[in-house]
Amino acid sequence: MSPRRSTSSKSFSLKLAPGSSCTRTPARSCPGPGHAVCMTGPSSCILHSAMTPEQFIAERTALGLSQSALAEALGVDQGTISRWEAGKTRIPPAIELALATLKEKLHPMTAPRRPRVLVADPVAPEGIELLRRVADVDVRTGLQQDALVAAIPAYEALVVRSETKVTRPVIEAAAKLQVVGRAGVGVDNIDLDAATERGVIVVNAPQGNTIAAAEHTIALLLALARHIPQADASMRAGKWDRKSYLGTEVRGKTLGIVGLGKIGSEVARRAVAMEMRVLAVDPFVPVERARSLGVESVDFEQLLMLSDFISVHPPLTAATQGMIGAAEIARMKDGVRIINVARGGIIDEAALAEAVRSGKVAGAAVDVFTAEPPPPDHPLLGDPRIITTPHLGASTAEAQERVAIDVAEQIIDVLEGRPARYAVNAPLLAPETLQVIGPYMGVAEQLGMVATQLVTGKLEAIEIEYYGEITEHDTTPLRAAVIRGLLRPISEENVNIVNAHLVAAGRGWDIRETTRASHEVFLNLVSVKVRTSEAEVAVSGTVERAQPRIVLINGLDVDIAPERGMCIIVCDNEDRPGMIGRVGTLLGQFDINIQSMQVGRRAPRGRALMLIAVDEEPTPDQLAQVEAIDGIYNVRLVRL
Ligand SMILES: NC(=O)C1=CN([C@@H]2O[C@H](COP(=O)(O)OP(=O)(O)OC[C@H]3O[C@@H](n4cnc5c(N)ncnc54)[C@H](O)[C@@H]3O)[C@@H](O)[C@H]2O)C=CC1
Ligand SMILES: O=C(O)C(=O)COP(=O)(O)O
Repeated sequence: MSPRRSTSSKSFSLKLAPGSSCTRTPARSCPGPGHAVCMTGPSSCILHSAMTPEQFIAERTALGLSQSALAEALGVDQGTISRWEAGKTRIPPAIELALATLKEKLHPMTAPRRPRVLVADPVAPEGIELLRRVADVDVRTGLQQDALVAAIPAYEALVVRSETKVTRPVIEAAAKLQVVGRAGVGVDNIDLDAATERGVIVVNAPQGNTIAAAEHTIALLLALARHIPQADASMRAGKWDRKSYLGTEVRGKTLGIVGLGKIGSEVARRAVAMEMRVLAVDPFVPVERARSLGVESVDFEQLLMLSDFISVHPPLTAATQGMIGAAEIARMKDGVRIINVARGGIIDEAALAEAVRSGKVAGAAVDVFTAEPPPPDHPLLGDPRIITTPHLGASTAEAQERVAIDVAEQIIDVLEGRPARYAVNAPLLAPETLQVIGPYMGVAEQLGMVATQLVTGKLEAIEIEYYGEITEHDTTPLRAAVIRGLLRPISEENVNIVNAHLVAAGRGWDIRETTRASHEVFLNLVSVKVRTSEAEVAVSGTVERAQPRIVLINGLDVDIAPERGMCIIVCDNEDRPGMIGRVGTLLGQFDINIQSMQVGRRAPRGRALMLIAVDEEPTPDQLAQVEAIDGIYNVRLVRL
């Protein structure tokens, strides 16, 4: 918390959304049913939301409903409402959503519009439930490309698994898409370049289905070794055939793993437990890491030559596509068994089918295909030595619940202006960075917005200064937020951490950034300076008690708790008796209601800054009349 100077200013108020004081930890271990951990406890976490009785009463009052009217609208009895309001019974999370829906029904014009989320592939209900707390969610699976292109303009967020292809035409058709959530690992079905250009953040759930995919791999390995699906099919056909299915033990056999990442490592661990010798090739994994798993790091050639089983676990990239083809298979042991639970195309499908047919490869197990579903005449279908599953690697109840919650949480983060934990097309930020920097994103954007609106003339220079603990972390997200804010009042461009550097470069902006370990007054401070051909402005902000504050404008103390939609008249004036009265009287004549007012000044009777938050926006002519008051140098209108 920043120490505050004493100030004579009157503060603007900021209404906190329920739960906005909650700081979620990135390392989840959930105290509640399938939800994220909340450091402030379930009573204030938006995910657990329980509204507080005070928040509930405030909402009911805002709706203009008596206890009995609200009870009727919510379909509960009045005693329940009384108990919630008295804090005797916990308010169920669903009630917050019900209140929002009611608000929209009763006051469609004033209720803030909720963002819309399209869920285009089957996703676990736990994730959808989370999203519904903050957004309107449509579940429409199986959409063809044309239908998706037609639907996408209405949505702020899109959730997919591997089935829906998020192509360039889909991204380009999107009018307000902010985030695509991939409820799983592989993002090869999403055009990342198109998303990056448009500032659409792509997030995935890289850990939730690791164990599911590893266990599926082991299941296929054992099924291959013991012909389980074939024997089962034989019995279903009424046979009792014990001769055809002589198996092989896996103990003492060699498993070659290509790609010792999260899934590859878990497969290795399980194979070691089954007393297999495990070899691995992964150019990006240190030998020491492999050794700690009981795995021998080898080169690709050794792996091909020495393995009895080969399982591939890299992502599908230009380098891994077709990395195992006819030539590689030819160098393998006769009777090798091959497993692919990663992506179709890493192993050449036709070459693998041919090698099984020829007997070079004793069996193959394939979960993923170049085209899904594969056409009926696909070469890997129909051979009794090839076991196939319809992309089931991630299909466990546990994995689906985890990945759905992981992406839902990140989508909520993005929609509410916070950085996402696993953004695929944004700089990777350490969880500690997110925790420290995240709360400053909002104020950084607001500083940019204020700065743009306080200057006129041609832009010459932009400088951002960071002070305090925040400088110990990667400040890229703050820079992106400032750029977003600078552009917001003047451009429709969607700017975020994903494309801020492209946008700034495209406008020829050379943004200078400086960091200072401490500030004389504030523990943390972000300062945005903009110089134009006509003016120079510096606006600084911080976060106090989880609330953004704008604390300095051109070196003068102010204290603004910025709120979206706020309208502030900023008067640069001489500090002398009667100024506030004159401006107030004039605004009164215009029937403009003053929400709050404060004056920042360096010394009595010097130059001062008057900030007047108003309920109604003045016209340019009215502003000109304020500016014409004797002692006022200039007037600007700032909208947040
Ligand atoms: N069948 C299914 O349902 C599922 C499939 N997957 C697939 O599995 C893949 C792996 O997932 P994770 O283990 O979570 O990813 P990961 O990123 O943790 O691991 C991938 C590993 O492959 C390595 N690698 C990259 N290029 C390589 C190359 N040319 N040769 C050898 N190694 C290389 C990387 O260094 C990394 O260690 C995903 O990309 C996805 O395509 C993931 C989940 C479920
Ligand atoms: O997470 C992955 O990469 C997967 O392949 C899982 O795909 P799915 O979500 O089951 O369509």
